Amino acid sequence: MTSQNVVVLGTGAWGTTFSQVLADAGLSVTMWGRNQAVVEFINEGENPTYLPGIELSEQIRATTDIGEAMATDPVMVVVAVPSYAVAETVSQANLASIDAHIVSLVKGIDLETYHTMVHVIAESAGISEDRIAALSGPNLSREIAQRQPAAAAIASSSFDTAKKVAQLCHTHYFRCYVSTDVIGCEIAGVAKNVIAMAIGAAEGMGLGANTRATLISRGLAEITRLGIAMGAKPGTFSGLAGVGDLIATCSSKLSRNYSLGFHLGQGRTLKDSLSRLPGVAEGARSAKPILQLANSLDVDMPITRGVVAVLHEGATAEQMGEMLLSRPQKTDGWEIELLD
Ligand SMILES: NC(=O)C1=CN([C@@H]2O[C@H](COP(=O)(O)OP(=O)(O)OC[C@H]3O[C@@H](n4cnc5c(N)ncnc54)[C@H](O)[C@@H]3O)[C@@H](O)[C@H]2O)C=CC1
Ligand SMILES: O=C(CO)COP(=O)(O)O
Repeated sequence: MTSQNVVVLGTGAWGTTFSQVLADAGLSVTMWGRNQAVVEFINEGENPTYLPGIELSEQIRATTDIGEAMATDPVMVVVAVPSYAVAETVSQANLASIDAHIVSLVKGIDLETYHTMVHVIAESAGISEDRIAALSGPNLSREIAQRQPAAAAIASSSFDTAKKVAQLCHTHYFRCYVSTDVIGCEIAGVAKNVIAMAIGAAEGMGLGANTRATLISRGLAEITRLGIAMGAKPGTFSGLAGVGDLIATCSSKLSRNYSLGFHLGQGRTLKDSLSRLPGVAEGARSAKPILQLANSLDVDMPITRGVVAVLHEGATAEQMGEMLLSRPQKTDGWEIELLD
C-alpha cells in the first residue's frame, strides 16, 4: 500500500522533528522551507542547523517551492513556522484550494488582535476552523527527535478533525490525546513560555528548586485564570497542554524560552541573550500581548508582568523577584474568598 502524503511548512527544530514523527507514523513527508541550504541538507538526511546529529528518515523530502509541496495532494498540512510568519506562510500555501486537515504546532499570539494561531490560520487561509487542529504538550523537540516517549493534546473545534489528526500523528513513542478545547490548549502553550523565562531568570540568578516549583505553581494559577476568562475548560490546564508543557519548558535547558530567561538572569542584555539561542523564543514576543490581553480581561498575571518589566522596561531579574515578593498576601489555590 502506498503511504499518504503530508506537508510540513517550516524546516526549524520542531518542523523537522515533527516530520520525523510523521514519517515514523508511516506517512510520506514533504517539508517546505525558505532556506535553500537547509532544504539541501534535509534532502541529504540531516538538518544540522536546527537538529544536528539526528539522522532523518528517507520518507522526508524538502523543497523551497511551496507550490511543489502543496501539489503532492497532502491529507494533512502542518504549520511549523514562528508565529510572526504564520499568516504569510499559510496565504502562500493556498490552503483553501485543498481538502487537507491543517495542524498548528505554533505557540504564539498575534501582537495586535491577540488571536491565537488556529484563528490566524483560518482567517489568513480563508478556511473554517473546523478543519484546523492545534497540537500542544510537553514536546521539547530534541528529545522527541531521539524518539523518547512523549505525548500531546490535539485540539480542534471539530472532534472528527482532532480524532483524524491524532490518528495520523500517533507513533509508538508519541501519543496523541484528543481535545475540543482549542483556546485552552493554545493559550496554555503561549503563556507557559513567559513563565519559563521567569524561571530561567531565577535559575540564572542561582536560585534553586523551591523557587522553580513556586513559580511553576503560581505560573499555572495565572495561566489558568487567563484561560478561564477566555472561555477555556479548567481541566485543560491540568493536562498535557497545561501543567505538562509548563513543567517540561520550565525544567530544561533544551527550552529556548527557559534559556533566554537564564541568560537574562545572568545579567546579559536582551540582545546578547537572544543571539545565544539556536532558534525562536516565542515568549519574548508574546509576553507583552499576553499581559495586555490579561489586563483587558481584568486578569492578574504578576509573573508575566514581571517578565514584561525585564523585557521592555529595563528592570533587572532581581527587581522582577522583588516585585513579585513584595505583593500583598494572597490565598493559595482556589480559596479566593478568604482574603479578597
Ligand atoms: N522546538 C520545540 O521544541 C517546539 C517548538 N514549538 C513551536 O513551534 C514553532 C516553530 O518552532 P521551531 O521549529 O522550534 O523554531 P525554529 O526557530 O527552530 O525554526 C523556525 C523555522 O521557521 C523559518 N522561518 C522563520 N521566519 C520565517 C518566515 N518569515 N517565513 C517562512 N519561514 C520562516 C526558519 O527559517 C526556520 O526554518 C514556534 O511557535 C515554537 O514555539 C512548539 C513545541 C516544541
Ligand atoms: O514548547 C516547547 C516545549 O513543549 C518548546 O519550548 P521552546 O520553544 O522554549 O524551546
